[in-house]
Amino acid sequence: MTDIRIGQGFDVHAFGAGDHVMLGGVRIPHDRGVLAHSDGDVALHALCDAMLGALALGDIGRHFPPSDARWKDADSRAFVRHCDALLRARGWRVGNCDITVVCEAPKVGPHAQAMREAIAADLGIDTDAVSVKATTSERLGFTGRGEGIAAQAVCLLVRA
Ligand SMILES: Nc1ccn([C@@H]2O[C@H](COP(=O)(O)O)[C@@H](O)[C@H]2O)c(=O)n1
Ligand SMILES: C[C@@]1(CO)OP(=O)(O)OP(=O)(O)OC[C@H]1O
Repeated sequence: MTDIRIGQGFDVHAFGAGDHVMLGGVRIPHDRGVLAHSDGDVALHALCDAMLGALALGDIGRHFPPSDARWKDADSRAFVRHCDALLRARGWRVGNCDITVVCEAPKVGPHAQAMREAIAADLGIDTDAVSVKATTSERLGFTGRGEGIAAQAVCLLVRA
């Protein structure tokens, strides 16, 4: 029997009008918001896709269609908890995960610990098993021009 599974996820949202961005379940004040159907939390969306991908359960848009009014302005932490429930119902849980946020601003570092704690709480795992990192793209590409935020995530599933 397989004892581990791996998944990866990636997400992008464009900046738009607003005064904050949601990242890893944390509200970060910023001079822009993001354009999205939900709260636009790229870090959590990438994590959800990694979790779903680990069990080949499709992607976030399949489980929470952008055409569904229920997900308008939704708190993406609910998506994480739902994905976690799907994994646990199949006998799995996240062993550890690692998320990288790519943007020139806002600075993620000061909020990384709060993000780790929120994600760990939603997954029911130790904070030590949740990594949140950030990088700029050295002013290159759409993130470098400040047009949007990207995030990628990997997770390892273990038997619950
Ligand atoms: N949005 C960001 C981007 C970067 N950081 C932190 O700065 C470090 C240096 O970034 P480089 O892109 O110049 O390598 C990076 O390692 C992060 O610690 C950040 O907090 N938020
Ligand atoms: C999260 C969902 C919810 O409808 O919409 P968005 O907030 O636009 O985010 P995206 O990363 O495009 O994922 C698709 C949807 O599942």
